[in-house]
Amino acid sequence: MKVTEKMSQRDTLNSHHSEVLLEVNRLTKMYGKVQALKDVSFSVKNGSSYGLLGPNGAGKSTTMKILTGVIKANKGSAKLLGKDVSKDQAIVSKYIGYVPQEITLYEQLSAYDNLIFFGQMYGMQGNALKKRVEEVLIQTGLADRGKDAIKTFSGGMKRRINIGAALLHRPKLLILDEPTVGIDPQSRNHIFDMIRDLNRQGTTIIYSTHYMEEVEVLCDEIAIIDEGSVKAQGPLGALLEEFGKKAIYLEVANMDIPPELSEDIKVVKEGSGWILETEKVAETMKVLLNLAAANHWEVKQLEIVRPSLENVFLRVTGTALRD
Ligand SMILES: Nc1ncnc2c1ncn2[C@@H]1O[C@H](COP(=O)(O)OP(=O)(O)OP(=O)(O)O)[C@@H](O)[C@H]1O
Repeated sequence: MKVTEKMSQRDTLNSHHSEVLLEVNRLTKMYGKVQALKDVSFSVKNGSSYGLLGPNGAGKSTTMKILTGVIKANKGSAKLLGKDVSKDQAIVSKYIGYVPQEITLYEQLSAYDNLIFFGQMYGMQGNALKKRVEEVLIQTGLADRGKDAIKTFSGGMKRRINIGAALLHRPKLLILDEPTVGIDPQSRNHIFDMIRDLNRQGTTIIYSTHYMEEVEVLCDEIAIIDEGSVKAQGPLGALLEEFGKKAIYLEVANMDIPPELSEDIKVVKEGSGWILETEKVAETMKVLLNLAAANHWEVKQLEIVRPSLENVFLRVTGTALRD
């Protein structure tokens, strides 16, 4: 099927979680005269996997830095378990693991020693820390490279250790800022598996990206961010339903002009067939089947085009999301 797109298989996953873990309310952030965020609000349920989708410069990193107390908002609040993150660094350190966009590791030290160092920053020590570092090395898939210096690692391997560092204290909420940018496919897959496993085991995830396919496979809810504000948010399935384009793809061998249909159906040429955009998909399908039988069409393809996140993005931001 050429024009179709896979729907999220994760819509139903974790749907039993309803308690709100993080409540973000009208965050506004100025960098001098640059307005990076305007009234950004969203809420993240305990146990969910929440995606922040937007192009470069949309404000994703700024949002994440405010959530983790790295910078302060000019207005608005972010509350974790009801506590304001800007006023309670203790709750942030205890419950949040943050993987910033920039990799921060000591190149000369081994992966193991880097993790020990980060664990000590979280107040961990002794055998408990050593044991935890070994567990995390296994989780990152790099246990056999633990003794090697970070400078001998690929970018993707460094990123995995960086994620590992944020996991040592078993955070309730893991925040990852575009963790797959510029990374080899093997590490990317490993990172996806790690995130899925953590989420299955109950860790809440906030994941930012400018790749639609990443939120489609990883996230059950998303916020689309553009130019510092949230343009749409909700469960992936609900957004596809609300903003996705509904259409039928028709290709007929012995016909070079589209059939005459009701005026509210928009017809667009696509490959050797047509896309028929309509809200009334089932009804139009019936009409087409009748026309096909009555007029002896040699139908090569007749199928419902499922709404894609790309349509949704285009519809809510007015622009396509390009890399
Ligand atoms: N320290 C800063 N000083 C001035 N402007 C900044 C600073 N940090 C970010 N900005 C601006 O704020 C806006 C939002 O940036 P932000 O980094 O949050 O976006 P992003 O969605 O994370 O994109 P990227 O993927 O490029 O990091 C952009 O216009 C950016 O240029």
